[in-house]
Amino acid sequence: MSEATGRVVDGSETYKLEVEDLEKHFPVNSGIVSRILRGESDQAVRAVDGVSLGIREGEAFGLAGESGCGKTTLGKSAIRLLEPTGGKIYFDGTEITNASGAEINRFRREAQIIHQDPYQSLNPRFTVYEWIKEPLDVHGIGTAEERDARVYETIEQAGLKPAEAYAPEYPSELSGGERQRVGIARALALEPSFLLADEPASMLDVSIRASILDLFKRLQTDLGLTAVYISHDLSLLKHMCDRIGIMYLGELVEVAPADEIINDPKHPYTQALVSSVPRIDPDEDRERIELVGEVPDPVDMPSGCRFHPRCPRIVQPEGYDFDQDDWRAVVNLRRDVLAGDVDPEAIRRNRDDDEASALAIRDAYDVPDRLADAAADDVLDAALSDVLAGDSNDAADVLRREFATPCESGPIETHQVTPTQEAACVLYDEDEPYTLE
Ligand SMILES: Nc1ncnc2c1ncn2[C@@H]1O[C@H](COP(=O)(O)OP(=O)(O)OP(=O)(O)O)[C@@H](O)[C@H]1O
Repeated sequence: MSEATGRVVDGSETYKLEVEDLEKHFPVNSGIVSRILRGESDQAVRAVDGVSLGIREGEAFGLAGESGCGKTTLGKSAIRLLEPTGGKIYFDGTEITNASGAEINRFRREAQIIHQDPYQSLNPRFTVYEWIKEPLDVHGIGTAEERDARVYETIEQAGLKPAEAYAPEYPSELSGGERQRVGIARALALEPSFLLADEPASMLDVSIRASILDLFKRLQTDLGLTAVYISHDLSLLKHMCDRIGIMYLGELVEVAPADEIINDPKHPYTQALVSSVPRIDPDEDRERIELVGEVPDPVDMPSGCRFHPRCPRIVQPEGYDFDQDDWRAVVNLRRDVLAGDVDPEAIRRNRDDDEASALAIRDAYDVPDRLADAAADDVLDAALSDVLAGDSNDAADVLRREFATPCESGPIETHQVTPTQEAACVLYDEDEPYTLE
């Protein structure tokens, strides 16, 4: 599957962290009981499904997308907190996909994670001092005095001053913001060069969120850290990040500088996400794009572009010219006919004749009584007659053939839409006559 890669065009750059075709699939029937009940299955949750991406040295990179799109799994697999099921990982230019022993230990010191929940992520039985010192002990860093000094230094780096006052405290004695700073101090103790911050502020009170985010910014500048921030909050990522990658169902669909993602998103999925971000200027004329339906099951992925079942800009079949909203409505109806989900008996009940029933089907899907494109309307009319005559297979055949869209057949290529912006969407196929308006 082709992906938005985030690679720079000239190809001369080396990356701090790079993943190539990274995959993390979780088996579905892992329990013995479900294996016995449902039989062996090679089905998998394709949480990360062939992602290629390079994070530049010193960069702040944001990962966004709806819940369940694979952001956390991508982040954790990239730093091998989860073992990938496919692909390659490079750190500072060295492949670490299968690294073990001293090599993986070195990498684990370099790449640290900061968890979302400051209430769950600290051990309540450890004092701040013990909690921050633990990784230094585990990795056998320096002498006892050096470890001691390092603990106090990181407590202060994380903005907890004076360090001596915080060191003997237990988590229960700290506020949410202070706990998050302790988590940050623990991650900094090993002097990492890379941080993965998974929703680092989402559990915090709004009043202290900004100070934690400022701390991350300051640490990145002062310590030269490279960081990946995972968040649902595009405004937060715009504030924090140089570039943003948008994930949908295990794939990266767009990668671009943060400003461009927010001000001029290219992928229809990004456009929908961005349209729901509240604007500073409420008078600004921007249409809110409603995303219909849920994120599909990552076990049973849609063919072609995974976003096509929800995409408001799904490409129209060649030779027809629809109003785009009507086309989207026709696609929804087509989907249900193909799935055998349109029941003619239920529709016929309480209706005088087939004509009234056909209109009722159109109405249920927001398809107008007559499509402006007469040829398309004839196709739909014939298909609905087939449905009502009980010939669902014939209806499915005609709709499948006549209303085929390039969005439903893959692979979907990634296009360099501007010198800095990449999107995996057929709208940007140069060879195809699809309109962008
Ligand atoms: N250990 C696991 N076993 C099976 N499925 C998993 C596991 N971890 C994650 N998943 C599935 O993988 C998909 C991606 O999950 P992930 O948590 O990476 O998404 P996310 O974008 O980070 O979501 P959120 O924003 O809610 O944290 C989801 O369908 C999730 O249910």
